[in-house]
Amino acid sequence: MKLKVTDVSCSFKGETILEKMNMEAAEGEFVSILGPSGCGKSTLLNIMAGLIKADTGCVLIDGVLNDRISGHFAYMPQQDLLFPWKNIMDNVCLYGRIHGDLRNAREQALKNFDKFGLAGYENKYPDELSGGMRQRAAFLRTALCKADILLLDEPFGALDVITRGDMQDWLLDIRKELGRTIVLVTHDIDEAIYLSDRVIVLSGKPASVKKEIVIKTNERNKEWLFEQHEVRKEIYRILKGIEPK
Ligand SMILES: Nc1ncnc2c1ncn2[C@@H]1O[C@H](COP(=O)(O)OP(=O)(O)OP(=O)(O)O)[C@@H](O)[C@H]1O
Repeated sequence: MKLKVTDVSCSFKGETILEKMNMEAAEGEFVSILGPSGCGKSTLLNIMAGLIKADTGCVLIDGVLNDRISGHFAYMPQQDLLFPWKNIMDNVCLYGRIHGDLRNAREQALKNFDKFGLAGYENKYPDELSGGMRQRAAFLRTALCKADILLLDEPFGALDVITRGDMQDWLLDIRKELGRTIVLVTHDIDEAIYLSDRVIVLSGKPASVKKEIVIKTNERNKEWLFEQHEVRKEIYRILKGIEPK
């Protein structure tokens, strides 16, 4: 589904965090958002997901106003939000249970537990897992949700570099299969280049869009990524506020 954020502003306790933010993601598009720490990226995702209200502006899905929590989004916030009283299988299958499709959710979960390094932990509780394992469980839970738009807030932040790469590849694969719209917040320039059709770079607080960079390729693989020196440099310069020579 097509997502559009129009002139969204938001302030907390008199401090402006987002100022007339405009961005969109076309149906099936993968958009990454990069920006300085604290500039308002999570706030923007919270507004998209309908968890907090913008002061002005609006969020549209296929042209229809979305100003509350809706089934259009599967949202993975920075904190993993696993239920401590549910085991990992039940946590991962949460949306399947909500949508009355538990059997299919369990099948999908079991199919992926090995790849996610969670095999054998189905009956464990979140406090028995490492931070990285909890993050993978939360990511799997979000990805298995059938919503049209995935909102991912630093989903791989707690993972080592190899596991992170594996999760990125898995995300690219399911994206191909399901053709869903994805908005990813990340601090990792390479992750943004590797996964995205378009990278949006935000300014510092109050955040607004500084630049959008379209990433065009038919060969998204790690070898290709290593060669992306110019794009990497361009994004880094924008983030640092270095003017092109
Ligand atoms: N509920 C809230 N009440 C008051 N201030 C808030 C609230 N939520 C966020 N803020 C403030 O808004 C600003 C933006 O926070 P936000 O978490 O959106 O930034 P971010 O870009 O996602 O940060 P990071 O990259 O460090 O995760 C910060 O200064 C934060 O302290």
